[in-house]
Amino acid sequence: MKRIVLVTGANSGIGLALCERLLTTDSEIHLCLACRNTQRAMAARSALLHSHPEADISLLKVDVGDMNSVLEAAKEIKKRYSRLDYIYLNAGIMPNPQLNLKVFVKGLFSRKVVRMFATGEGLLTQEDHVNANGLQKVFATNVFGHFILIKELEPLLCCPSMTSQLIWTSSSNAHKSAFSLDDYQHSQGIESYSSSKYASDLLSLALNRQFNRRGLYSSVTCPGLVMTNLTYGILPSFFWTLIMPIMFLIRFFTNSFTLTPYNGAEALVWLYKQNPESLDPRAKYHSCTSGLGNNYVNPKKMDLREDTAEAFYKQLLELEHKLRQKVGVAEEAIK
Ligand SMILES: NC(=O)C1=CN([C@@H]2O[C@H](COP(=O)(O)OP(=O)(O)OC[C@H]3O[C@@H](n4cnc5c(N)ncnc54)[C@H](OP(=O)(O)O)[C@@H]3O)[C@@H](O)[C@H]2O)C=CC1
Ligand SMILES: CC(C)CCC[C@@H](C)[C@H]1CC[C@H]2C3=C(CC[C@]12C)[C@@]1(C)CCC(=O)C[C@@H]1CC3
Repeated sequence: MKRIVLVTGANSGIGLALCERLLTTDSEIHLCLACRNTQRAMAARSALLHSHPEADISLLKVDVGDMNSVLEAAKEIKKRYSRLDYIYLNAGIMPNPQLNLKVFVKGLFSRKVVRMFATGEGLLTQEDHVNANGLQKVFATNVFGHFILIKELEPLLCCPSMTSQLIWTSSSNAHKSAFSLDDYQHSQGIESYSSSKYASDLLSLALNRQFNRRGLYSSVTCPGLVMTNLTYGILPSFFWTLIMPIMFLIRFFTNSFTLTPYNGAEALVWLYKQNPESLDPRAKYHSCTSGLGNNYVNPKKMDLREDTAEAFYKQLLELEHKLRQKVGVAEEAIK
């Protein structure tokens, strides 16, 4: 039986490299590219078919930052499939990133220099906005849209006598210090990206508690620092190209400079091949590249509290309930 794999944010960067690698790993899959832009999705499909002419690839239009779009997409998925084997929750944004040069220069001469390069802790701030649903955009895209998608697709993910996997593209930039249960959308702070990634780690832990007994497993990955549209938003691509020799050098001190989307997808592909029951729900699976360019996966324990994860999950359910009422009222008004 063909495995059905859905990837959000599949049209570029790590998502696209993941699709390419999954098709090489397993020729017997149906790949569904879940993207917000149809043209970019079609271009990605063409590129994948160019290298894998026999591949079975479909497209699904979804803006994970928009609740209505997620609900529509989930309806469409339920029409197309009776089960889902994998969902890669990969789509993500980091809007208007600003690099704090002062912190960077200070960090260069501190004992924490390797950690700074590996996690970007304290180096980046973002400017977030409120979206049409009244949610903070980064939270809505990186966390809540994916949460709603999972909730909607529960019957396809929790099927008797089979297991399904949720695989999140989190980050080493997920810091506990950026997240607060009192402001889980991070409307007050300037590290919405870091907060959203920590939130996805908490959510993954809570999902395992909720759904493992029904055969659904969730894992988080960190792709390392990868050159993609997201990082080109931090510094322009020509600058990254210019400093590439320095980055190859840094690779000898930290294995997190994976740099290419192919390398960054290592942990995501590795998880595809694992028995989900053997995985540690508290581990983050890091894609690593050694100084000599060898790829491997390194699981690291996450700094998460079970009670915080449960409290956050409860808050997400409450928000879901509130928004569903709003959407319902809007639909009634249109009728
Ligand atoms: N690059 C890096 O160093 C790291 C990246 N990550 C994470 O990896 C993931 C992939 O990012 P990366 O490949 O780097 O960057 P890209 O910008 O190349 O990829 C992001 C993907 O997400 C899609 N996307 C963004 N917003 C939405 C939305 N609202 N609805 C649907 N799709 C959306 C983008 O679509 P579109 O093309 O239409 O914008 C794109 O396909 C992200 O979650 C990111 O946080 C984590 C750690 C490090
Ligand atoms: C000489 C150069 C290597 C200087 C680059 C400095 C910074 C721009 C980068 C150092 C660590 C990087 C990093 C990220 C962005 C760019 C850096 C801050 C991420 C935050 C990008 C998105 C992620 O999810 C994690 C990355 C961690 C490391």
